[in-house]
Amino acid sequence: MSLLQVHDVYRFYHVADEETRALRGVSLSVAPGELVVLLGRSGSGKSTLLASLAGLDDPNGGQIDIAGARMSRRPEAWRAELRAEHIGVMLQSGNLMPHLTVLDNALLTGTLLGRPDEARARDLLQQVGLGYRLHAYPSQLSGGETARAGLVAALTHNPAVLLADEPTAEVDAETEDRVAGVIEAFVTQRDGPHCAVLATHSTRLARRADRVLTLHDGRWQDDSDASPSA
Ligand SMILES: Nc1ncnc2c1ncn2[C@@H]1O[C@H](COP(=O)(O)OP(=O)(O)OP(=O)(O)O)[C@@H](O)[C@H]1O
Repeated sequence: MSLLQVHDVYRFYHVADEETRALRGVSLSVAPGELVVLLGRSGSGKSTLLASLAGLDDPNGGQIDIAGARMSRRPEAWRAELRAEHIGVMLQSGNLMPHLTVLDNALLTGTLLGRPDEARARDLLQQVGLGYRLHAYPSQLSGGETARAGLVAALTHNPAVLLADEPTAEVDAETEDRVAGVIEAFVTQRDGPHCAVLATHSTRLARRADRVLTLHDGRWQDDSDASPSA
């Protein structure tokens, strides 16, 4: 069974008379326990695909299902509910609330769902090397700290699916390995099905993946295999 199913997704952007074909018929199936890494040059469509998977954007064509429920072509409120229930999203543009501390950001989604888990938040922040920044505000963090705090904010409520855009941006190799370890531990947790899809430019992070898929101009590159490895 796939936790995440993408069938023939298209996303076009129009600015004045110019059309950008950001996704051109992308299909993907991710099984429980899988860590999938998306590679591709800047502008190849990685963030657009993650936004569609998260239901933050609705593709022009194709179909996306998350944990057996339809995400694409559904009203925004439905997509937001599905996202809160099943998905943790870490975005390049930042998914931290500026008026909340790192710890409170980590607790936010769980609190909204009625199940805040402070012990898990503190533990994850410790694991990614932010144990000493619990009470800092996002504006006080470096780029690498922001990415790691955003990752923990996406993971603390223990979603089924983690979607993360450059989770190891601006960190040293040792910290990157720690972050990769946290993500690996998440997908293999035995408390329920979990999977992760990460967009990155890091070949070091890609080496930790079960599957590496490369986007090129909104399509999988020829040697990419988008069927599940499990
Ligand atoms: N809101 C938008 N309006 C118009 N064009 C867009 C929009 N968002 C993305 N694009 C275009 O769609 C294409 C894919 O962009 P996307 O951000 O998905 O690439 P990416 O692979 O994530 O790049 P990067 O590695 O730099 O983050 C690019 O040509 C980009 O300019």
